[in-house]
Amino acid sequence: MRSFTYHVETVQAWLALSRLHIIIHLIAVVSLCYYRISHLLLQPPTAPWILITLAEIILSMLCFFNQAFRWHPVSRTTLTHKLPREDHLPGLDIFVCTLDPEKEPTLQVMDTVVSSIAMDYPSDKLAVYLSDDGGCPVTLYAIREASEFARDWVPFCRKYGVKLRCPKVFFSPMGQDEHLRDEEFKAQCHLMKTKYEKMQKNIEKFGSDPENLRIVSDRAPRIEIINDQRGLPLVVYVSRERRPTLPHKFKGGALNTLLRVSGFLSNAPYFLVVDCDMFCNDPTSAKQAMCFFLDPHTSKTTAFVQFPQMFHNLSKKDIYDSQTRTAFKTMWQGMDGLRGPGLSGSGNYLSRSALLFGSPNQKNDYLLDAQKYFGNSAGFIESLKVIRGQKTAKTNISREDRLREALAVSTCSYENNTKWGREASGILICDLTRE
Ligand SMILES: O=c1ccn([C@@H]2O[C@H](COP(=O)(O)OP(=O)(O)O[C@H]3O[C@H](CO)[C@@H](O)[C@H](O)[C@H]3O)[C@@H](O)[C@H]2O)c(=O)[nH]1
Ligand SMILES: [Mn+2]
Repeated sequence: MRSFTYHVETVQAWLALSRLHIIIHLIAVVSLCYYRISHLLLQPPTAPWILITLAEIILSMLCFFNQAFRWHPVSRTTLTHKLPREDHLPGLDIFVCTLDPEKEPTLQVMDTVVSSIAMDYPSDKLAVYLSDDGGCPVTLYAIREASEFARDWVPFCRKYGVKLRCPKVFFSPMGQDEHLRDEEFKAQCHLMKTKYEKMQKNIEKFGSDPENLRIVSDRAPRIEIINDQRGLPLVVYVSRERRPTLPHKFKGGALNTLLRVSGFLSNAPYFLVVDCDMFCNDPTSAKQAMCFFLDPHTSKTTAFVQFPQMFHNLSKKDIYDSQTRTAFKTMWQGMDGLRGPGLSGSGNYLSRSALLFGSPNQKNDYLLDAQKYFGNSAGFIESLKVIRGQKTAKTNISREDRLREALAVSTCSYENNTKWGREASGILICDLTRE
């Protein structure tokens, strides 16, 4: 067990047994190889023999590489109570991406948005951005409704320390345990449920007109600040420019736009990416992530913190491990003990600086020739300098000016002739599996 300032790293208890298991496997695989090679020298191989040998080589390689996941698995416990006071915590932006209200029901997307707004993190340090890649009227209408509902939901969650902050889950049988409290709480719950149902009804009514569900695939960018009142996080709606003839790079392109737009409005040093159907299941996850980013021992080497994805409502007879427990429980703990887990695309907290500039040992070259890497928006480059600690943020820019500049970096052509995606912000550029 290794103790850091804000987290503890525990190596799997059965490590010796696990390694013995690896060694026994290895001996079996090596013996098999020996048998095949020695047999090859004794008599000429037949076709079936060659096929079986090939199959064995492939399986042995798979087995060999899989052992790495069992070599040094670690699990981590965070000590959120040791973190600095709330007013000393860094800013956090949450990016939610959605595209098609027919495939990604708007009500479900709003549950994700509300669970993000209700994150257990200081409101003035938190901003939630919804990227509407479909440019659908219903999504804009719904986020206004969701933000209105959050005005009541967030104080309710804070007052009663609600753990399941996705309203749909809270009011479902999964949230039953949370309801076992006094009469006052039950009355408040009832009130919240009425407000939640009203929000749902309004959105459903608006979405019942097919015109409002239509994806607008040829459109100018649109950015709207949905909430900037104190006491609640900043909530922003972003629909980047999309033209049928120009490449949009799917989710990667949407995230790149959010990364730039948020540079003008909140410019938090850390951001969380969530797919629209993946609500924030644990409101303390933001503070838990900060335990790694702020820890003096790990802060310089931590680029991202990945939370496991969890799935519910699967078939009881699921024989294909659709919950992906193998990946998130076994393999990722194994990778964590070696060089760190992979990035799964959702539920990951990233350091803006690590993503845009690489490791802290990397030189600041990118900023010397900033336009070549990050495009020609002077305001965005200023925001990067703030992230690198070279400047302090300007506070005298009007909201209109910020929005105007944010619109300019949301166009299809902004990344043209820059190194976005090739050298700068590489991992967010392409999500080729999507359509
Ligand atoms: O042009 C696009 C296409 C997709 N999306 C959004 O991207 C997310 C992921 O797309 P989805 O079609 O739901 O992909 P999945 O296979 O469900 O997602 C998994 O696989 C993707 C990589 O292939 C990752 O990006 C995701 O994070 C991961 O959860 C969703 O929120 C979409 O709304 C956009 O914003 N714009
Ligand atoms: Mn999905």
